[in-house]
Amino acid sequence: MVTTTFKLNNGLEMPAVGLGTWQSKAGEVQAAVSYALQNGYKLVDGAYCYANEDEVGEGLKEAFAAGVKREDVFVVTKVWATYNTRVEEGLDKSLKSLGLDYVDLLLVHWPVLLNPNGNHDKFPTLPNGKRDVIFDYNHVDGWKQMEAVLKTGKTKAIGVSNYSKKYLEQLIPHATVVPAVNQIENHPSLPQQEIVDFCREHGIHVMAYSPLGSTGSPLMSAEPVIKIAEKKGVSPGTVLLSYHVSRGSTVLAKSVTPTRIKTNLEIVALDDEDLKLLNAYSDDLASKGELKRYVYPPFGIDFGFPDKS
Ligand SMILES: NC(=O)C1=CN([C@@H]2O[C@H](COP(=O)(O)OP(=O)(O)OC[C@H]3O[C@@H](n4cnc5c(N)ncnc54)[C@H](OP(=O)(O)O)[C@@H]3O)[C@@H](O)[C@H]2O)C=CC1
Ligand SMILES: O=C[C@H](O)[C@@H](O)[C@@H](O)[C@H](O)C(=O)O
Repeated sequence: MVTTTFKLNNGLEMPAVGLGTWQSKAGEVQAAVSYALQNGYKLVDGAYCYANEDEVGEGLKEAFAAGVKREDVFVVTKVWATYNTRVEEGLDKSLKSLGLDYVDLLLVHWPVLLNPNGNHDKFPTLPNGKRDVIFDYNHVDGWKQMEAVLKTGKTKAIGVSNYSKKYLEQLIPHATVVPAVNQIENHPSLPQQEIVDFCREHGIHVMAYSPLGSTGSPLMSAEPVIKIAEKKGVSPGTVLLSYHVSRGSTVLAKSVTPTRIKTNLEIVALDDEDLKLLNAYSDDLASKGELKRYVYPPFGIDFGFPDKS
């Protein structure tokens, strides 16, 4: 049987598959969240920065009204980079939008500080148009705020996102609470094995984002993915999502299309031969220097990812 939940380092159970909401438009995301939760999803991934949490909250409300129980849904949100020195304030804004009094997991969205007093709430810029980054910010200070917020009960767990091995190595010696999760871009074109292994060794659960290759799902047409899909009689998307569950990670897929939302919940067991094929594909891209990172916002900071240093 395919795993449906994973245990986090604080004992919480996290579902193996979740609905992503990045770039899900107002006018679409309420229905997507409500439909997903009424059709078997147990995890919704959002963020303050996505600027759609009011609607995600409406979707949650609709699902609860239809009989879905709050305690059966794992809600994730993230502190945006302008709030890394004001973590509780950032979380309070998300909770208000979501219509909740707690989330299940709060993540540091990116280990960077954007000017909290800049010219925009989310994306402050300098006169030259570049992001208004506070370069002398130490991300360990942000983590101390996360640890403080955990004590308020407004989140059941805390974790990070977009942390390289280097950043985790900087964080862990100073952490009283080891992050429960590291949410990273992950797929056969960017396996990030070094981070996945490091997280496993330290009891940090990996959540894989952009598993289909993000906007337009370009990885659906990757050759080994199609080959495995044909062999198993499943869709290429099922192969891409099952890859993570086989690796012991939770996977997030974004869709606002009901038929896709439903299909994306189908996870199959990949055997050694399937995984070998996908790993060989990753190794081949790595050897040619062709690993593909779809999400790398222009912060102008080296986050320590080997493919971007
Ligand atoms: N922590 C972070 O910094 C980040 C976190 N994330 C999280 O991970 C989630 C998933 O990643 P995301 O980048 O959105 O990309 P995904 O890899 O989930 O791909 C989403 C795209 O694939 C399409 N799609 C979804 N399912 C199918 C299907 N079965 N067949 C064909 N096309 C499909 C969607 O279209 P449509 O919606 O039109 O159906 C959309 O265009 C995000 O939504 C977010 O919650 C993502 C990026 C960064
Ligand atoms: O979660 C998704 C991504 O990280 C997204 O939040 C960022 O890419 C953001 O749009 C940015 O431009 O910095």
